[in-house]
Amino acid sequence: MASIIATEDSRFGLRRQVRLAGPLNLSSGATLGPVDIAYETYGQLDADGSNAILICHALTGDQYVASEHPGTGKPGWWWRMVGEGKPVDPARHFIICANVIGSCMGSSGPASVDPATGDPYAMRFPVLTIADMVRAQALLLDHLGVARLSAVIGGSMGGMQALTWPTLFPDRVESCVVIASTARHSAQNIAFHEVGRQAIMADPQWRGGDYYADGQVPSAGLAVARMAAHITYLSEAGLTEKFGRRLQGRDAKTFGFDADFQVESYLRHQGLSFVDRFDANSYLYITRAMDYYDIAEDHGGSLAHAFTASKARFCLVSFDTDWLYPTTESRIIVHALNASGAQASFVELSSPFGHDAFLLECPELNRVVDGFLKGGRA
Ligand SMILES: CC(=O)SCCNC(=O)CCNC(=O)[C@H](O)C(C)(C)COP(=O)(O)OP(=O)(O)OC[C@H]1O[C@@H](n2cnc3c(N)ncnc32)[C@H](O)[C@@H]1OP(=O)(O)O
Ligand SMILES: N[C@@H](CCO)C(=O)O
Repeated sequence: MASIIATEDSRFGLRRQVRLAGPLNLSSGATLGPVDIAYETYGQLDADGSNAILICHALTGDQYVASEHPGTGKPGWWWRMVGEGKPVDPARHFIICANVIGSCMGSSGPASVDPATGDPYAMRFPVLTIADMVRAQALLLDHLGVARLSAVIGGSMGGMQALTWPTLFPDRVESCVVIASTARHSAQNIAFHEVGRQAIMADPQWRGGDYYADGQVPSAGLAVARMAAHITYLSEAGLTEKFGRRLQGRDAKTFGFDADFQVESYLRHQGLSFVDRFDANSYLYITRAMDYYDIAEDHGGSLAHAFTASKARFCLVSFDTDWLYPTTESRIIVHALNASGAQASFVELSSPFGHDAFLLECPELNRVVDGFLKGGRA
């Protein structure tokens, strides 16, 4: 049973939030119910239901893939890829993008009210996995009457969800685009996330996660977490080109600890602006889900095994300057897909921008995605 919590027509598309009764069975053995999912759609579902495309967002992303973010006023995070005349086009596709569970943009997460207590879940929210996020998306598709996905597409953590889709729902996915992603979190990936989590939990305002009542949020810890993480989304060459050792608004070093360097000022800005749009507990939960992610582990240690039931076509894209999920991780996926007999294409693109290149201007990426989708008539 589902109830619509909010539906709002806007010039940016349809903003919606639905409450699904659940319960959703989670990887941990716990259950979640009701399950709120905030999502946006663009375009119309064909009469034969053959043109649905699910876009999956990354760690701090949201459902506003091609619509203005209501909090920041910024354009949708993938406006370069999704929109009229773009590879994913509402004139041809029925496009769905949902906020992942665990997040803080309207889907169930630690800031949501626990129906059992009437208070925010905070750290009583169940620990999630990427598979749980995908299962929640499948509930949403059921609600929307979408039986099959012409394509599921995502970058970074979005790519993890996209890759998980055909492993959990092999009959529901025709094609899968995985960009700047991986099939499992490495020790280094986990290590960076742990730094961020510890920064949040060391903030006296965190208070075991129970900070919602007075609004005194652990801003300092969350900002530091974002600063550390943001470095991993960039490349050394990109940082050097953008900032080098240039000073910020001064002619000489201060011999103090102000943001003397432009790169320091930039990182502080990234940290502070992040706090305005994200919840610290959600950051803990989503990074944990990413750390637990290991598709092979869930399939007897064999990544190829995970895809044996799937008939999907796959497109893998990596970036040469991405050291967070480097090309070697995509190659591992491609080898597994080949071993499972899946149809898989792979390209490493050149970009100075590191991991976040998929969010920036990259005509080659658009060409690759466009060609792949059209190749399958999506
Ligand atoms: C993938 C998903 O699913 S969605 C989630 C993705 N979205 C995000 O990650 C949002 C935050 N991330 C970013 O902004 C990423 O850097 C990107 C890749 C998305 C955007 O990159 P770019 O367009 O190159 O922006 P850039 O990294 O230069 O940052 C620009 C910001 O830094 C600020 N800035 C630049 N230089 C400095 C400086 N020296 N001192 C202080 N601030 C600075 C700019 O004023 C601008 O601020 P604003 O965002 O508040 O307007
Ligand atoms: N910069 C993006 C991608 C990180 O993987 C985000 O914050 O979600």
